[in-house]
Amino acid sequence: MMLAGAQIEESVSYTPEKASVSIAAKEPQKHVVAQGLTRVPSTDPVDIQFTNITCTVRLGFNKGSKQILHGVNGRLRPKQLVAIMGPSGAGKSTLLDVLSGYRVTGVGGAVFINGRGRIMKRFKKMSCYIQQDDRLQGLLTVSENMALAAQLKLSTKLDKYEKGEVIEDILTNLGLYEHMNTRAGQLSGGQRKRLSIALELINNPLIMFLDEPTTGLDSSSCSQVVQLCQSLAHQGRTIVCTVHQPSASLFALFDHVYILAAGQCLYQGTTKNLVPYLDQAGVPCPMYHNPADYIIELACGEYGEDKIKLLTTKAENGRVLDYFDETDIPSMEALRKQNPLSVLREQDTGSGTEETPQSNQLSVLMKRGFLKAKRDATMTHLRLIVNVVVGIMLGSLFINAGNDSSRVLENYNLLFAILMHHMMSPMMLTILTFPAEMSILSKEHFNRWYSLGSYYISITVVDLPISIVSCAIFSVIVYTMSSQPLEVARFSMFFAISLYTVLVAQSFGLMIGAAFNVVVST
Ligand SMILES: Nc1ncnc2c1ncn2[C@@H]1O[C@H](COP(=O)(O)OP(=O)(O)OP(=O)(O)O)[C@@H](O)[C@H]1O
Repeated sequence: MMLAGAQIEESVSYTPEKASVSIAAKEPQKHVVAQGLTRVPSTDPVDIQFTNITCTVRLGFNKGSKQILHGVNGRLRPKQLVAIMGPSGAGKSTLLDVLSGYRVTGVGGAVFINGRGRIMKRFKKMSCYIQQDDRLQGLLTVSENMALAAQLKLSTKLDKYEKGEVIEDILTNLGLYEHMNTRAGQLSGGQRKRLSIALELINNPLIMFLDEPTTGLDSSSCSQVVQLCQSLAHQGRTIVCTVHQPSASLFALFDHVYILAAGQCLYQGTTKNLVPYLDQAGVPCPMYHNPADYIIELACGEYGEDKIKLLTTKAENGRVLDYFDETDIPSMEALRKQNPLSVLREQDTGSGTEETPQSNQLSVLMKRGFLKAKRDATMTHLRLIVNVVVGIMLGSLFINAGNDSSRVLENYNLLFAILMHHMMSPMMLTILTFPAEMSILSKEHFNRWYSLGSYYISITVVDLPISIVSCAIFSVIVYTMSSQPLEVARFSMFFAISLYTVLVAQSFGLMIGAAFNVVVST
């Protein structure tokens, strides 16, 4: 099998004009370059407006519900890096989930894209969501991750050189070029975050949502990531991220801030206008105090709950746009005129939600599955060992039972034990391993990399050879040790039923693993 990473390497070093990039990459990298990708967004920037957003979650059977967002409003202007800030539990991630379309149940209110009501299929084509935890394929190198993502996210009409150029451009700009051959699981926190962004940049989204991109990073990595987001935003993208409590220097890198407290908006506007806003509201920021710290203290209620009420009323829960830099913010009508429906018709072309056809998704996912299985053979070895050991145990317990007519009941017991083994061992392994994959699956599927059908078929196919081999070994051991009649037809039937049982058990395992997020401690 041709490795995806090898393809990239080949394409990266192919044309002579790439030499300059390779030289630059060999120089020691001080900080993320992020001067701007060569590929700027091809369509006009996007304006997002949201009105009266509510979000209610059910707390469980007979426990009622809880409202997280209380009718918040806001405007996210294009070419801006917007930070959603607020104390822990204020509803930042929930608001981001709602705006990105990740959360739809229990959500009220409306989201408008360029003055028109959001149509989810169209919106998902222009946006991406990068969750707080970096959901990466740790066993694959940076270039393999990028190559596989490019094969899934870029049109199949592009050849490997064109895809390689896209990847090279992104990796160079994000300061990951020299780590191309490092496995994602071995990257530092900042590099992993940049790789998460790099993967989503492949199809050049106009809108990017990032949940806490700075959490867990040191101050230098934090500013690298935020500077990167800033330069991407200034190229014509709308970038929204949640942040906890940025330092004064980090805070200054954001163009706009949206402050939340207990699901309500305290302020939205430019970072520079925050201090004048607080002055006007009668809660001036003390001298030499980081305004970001001060507003979070206010939002936490450290200066009294009345201050939260005061600021929410002054910001009209996000309706006030007076603290934006632009004097002339276009109305919804003006935005609709700027973006006529005829332009949207062009954007809407393309049938499926995913970028590439199902056959391509399937082949790329299978390639990835086999590569992962080859890199980490623990599960494969474990399954083989379990089948050999249990086979010998059952064979010894029921030795020669097939030959002796007085031991008919024992044969029933043996069959029952075999069925239990074929049900329980693959099911338990799947239940324990699938939840770790599930988070990656939900991210990639949400960001339109592939359909759930392609994913399911690919994992079943990747798993099939090992299921067949382990089932065959087990069947041979048990069948011969228990002295069952040595007839091809009988053995084939026994083996086929065993294999079907294993496949059904695996499907049950996937279902249970997806429904109950079983966490395995390491
Ligand atoms: N599915 C849910 N069921 C019950 N409560 C929930 C659910 N989702 C969120 N919440 C609650 O809603 C509130 C807001 O959660 P959210 O994750 O949006 O906060 P946050 O501002 O992002 O916090 P943090 O900065 O700590 O991540 C929290 O009190 C949280 O416990």
